[in-house]
Amino acid sequence: MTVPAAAGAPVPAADRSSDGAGRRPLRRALVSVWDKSGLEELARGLHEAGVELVSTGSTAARIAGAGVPVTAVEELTGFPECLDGRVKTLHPRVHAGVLADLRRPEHVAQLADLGVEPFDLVVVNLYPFEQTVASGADVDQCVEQVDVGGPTMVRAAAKNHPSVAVVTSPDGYDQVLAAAAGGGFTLAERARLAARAFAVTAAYDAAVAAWTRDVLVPAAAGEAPEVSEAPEAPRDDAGAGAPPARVDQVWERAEVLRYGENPHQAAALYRPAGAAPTGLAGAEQLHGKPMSFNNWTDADAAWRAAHDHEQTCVAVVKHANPCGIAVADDVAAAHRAAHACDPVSAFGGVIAVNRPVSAAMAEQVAEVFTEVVVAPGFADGALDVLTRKKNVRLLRVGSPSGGDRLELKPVDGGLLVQTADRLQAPGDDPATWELATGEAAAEDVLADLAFAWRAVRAVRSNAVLLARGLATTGVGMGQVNRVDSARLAVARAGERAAGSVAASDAFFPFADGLQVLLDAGVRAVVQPGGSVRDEEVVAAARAAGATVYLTGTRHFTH
Ligand SMILES: NC(=O)c1ncn([C@@H]2O[C@H](COP(=O)(O)O)[C@@H](O)[C@H]2O)c1NC=O
Repeated sequence: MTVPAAAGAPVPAADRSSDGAGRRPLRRALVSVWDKSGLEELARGLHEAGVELVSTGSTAARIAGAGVPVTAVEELTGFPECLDGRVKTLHPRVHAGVLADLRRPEHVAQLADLGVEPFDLVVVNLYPFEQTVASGADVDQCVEQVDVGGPTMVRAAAKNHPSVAVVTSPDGYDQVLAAAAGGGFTLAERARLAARAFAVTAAYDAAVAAWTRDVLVPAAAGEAPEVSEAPEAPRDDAGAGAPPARVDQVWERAEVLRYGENPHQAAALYRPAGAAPTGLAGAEQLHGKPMSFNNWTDADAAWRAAHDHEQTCVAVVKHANPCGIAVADDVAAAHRAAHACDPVSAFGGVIAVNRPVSAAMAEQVAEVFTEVVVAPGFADGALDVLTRKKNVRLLRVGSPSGGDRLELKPVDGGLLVQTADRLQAPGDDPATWELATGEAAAEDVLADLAFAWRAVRAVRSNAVLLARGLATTGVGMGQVNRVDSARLAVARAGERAAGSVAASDAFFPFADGLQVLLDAGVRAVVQPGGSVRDEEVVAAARAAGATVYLTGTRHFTH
């Protein structure tokens, strides 16, 4: 199918001299693209600039179809494309032409001996692996879309950027045509193209690696495929559960946000590359303005808080802290109780529910200015009510992403990685709690303590939370000492403190914090214990006739 190249006799490698900026004229290009957009214009422009074109299968056919002279790669290699396209360009005549460093006389001499012409430009874009995975294609189809020859050419050209320019997307074609007409790319431009090209192949391989780990390995072992999301907790390296030697998850920008935490900060939402959207980040927005950065952080805190409870639960969150959490028989009752905890703070809050929003709950929500409602679903009547509110954002989330997630936290010059905190420690089961003092709690009080223990995990440390009737009554968060958190919780609860139970996310280092709760009439407390002054702390409760349970487990959240 070759259309004879009309650019005249190939220019010997040694004549491809560069100017002071390292500019090298473009004389010969290797073009092999999956995405054919802009291809004909590119080929025509390169040909008009005197660039000889060598190309693969359907890329060459498209170029020839546009009436532009092109040499089929088989003619160059003397070897047919074979194995369903698995081998097209994987040949020394191609790769010697891409990898010869034309600054080195010995490379130039070797090419001449071998009768190989160098390439000055490589234009390649890769098989659509991630799109194929996202389409739900079966494993064999996905494997077939793992491009091998493409990344090999891209990496070779990027490595050899002193001699070769590499372009991996149709977005770069205008730049290529301008360079072809203007004497070629400078060395600095080729280096920038190389950096972009290596980033493309790195992201491509990371997506393939994540899919192989999450889908191919279980499928090969006869298990159901998992849905990939965040980097999975390691199972190898320095022992079971140890952090991985490398964190290789590639995150793909899903949505550019208006701004970050503050208006002068740029921000975007990312999802794991090569995986179907899942969890909160994969939510479907049914109504309202685009989500902001702070909406996402609050929605995440609220969604996690609501899912810490098996019963029907509503969490109202502001600035990543709960202003109220409650469980009840139905969502409307849970919302009423959660809202009642701190109606002042709930203004402009984010609400998460672990069950579908009912029309009755929607009527209540509509009465309060609310930024976001996150739920697994919305009853028709609920949507009718809430969509009348122009500004409220409604997010429907399939289910929490689950899995053994790793949590990543940047620090200056590095990254902290930890396994996610889950309510699965032995101390999270009230049956394992140690009664340190006081009477064993009656069933309803124990239920409140169990609720408070689950709820306090949602509060930023130091966290002290009061609860009664399976609803929070006062939340003290984010203080740099536990006594102030206790004061805050009691102040927020007001008269409701008397008769409430309390949970503390970590032990009381002194009796003073607990004393604040006891003085306010708190009758039972659950806390991890483990302070060197535990005896002193427990003695204060004993003196007040209160009950204290120790969990042996801590749930800091920062
Ligand atoms: N195996 C090879 O030798 C090979 N060489 C080029 N490719 C890919 O084949 C595609 C272009 O093929 P075609 O021109 O036939 O449409 C490009 O996406 C390129 O990345 C290859 N395919 C996959 O591995």
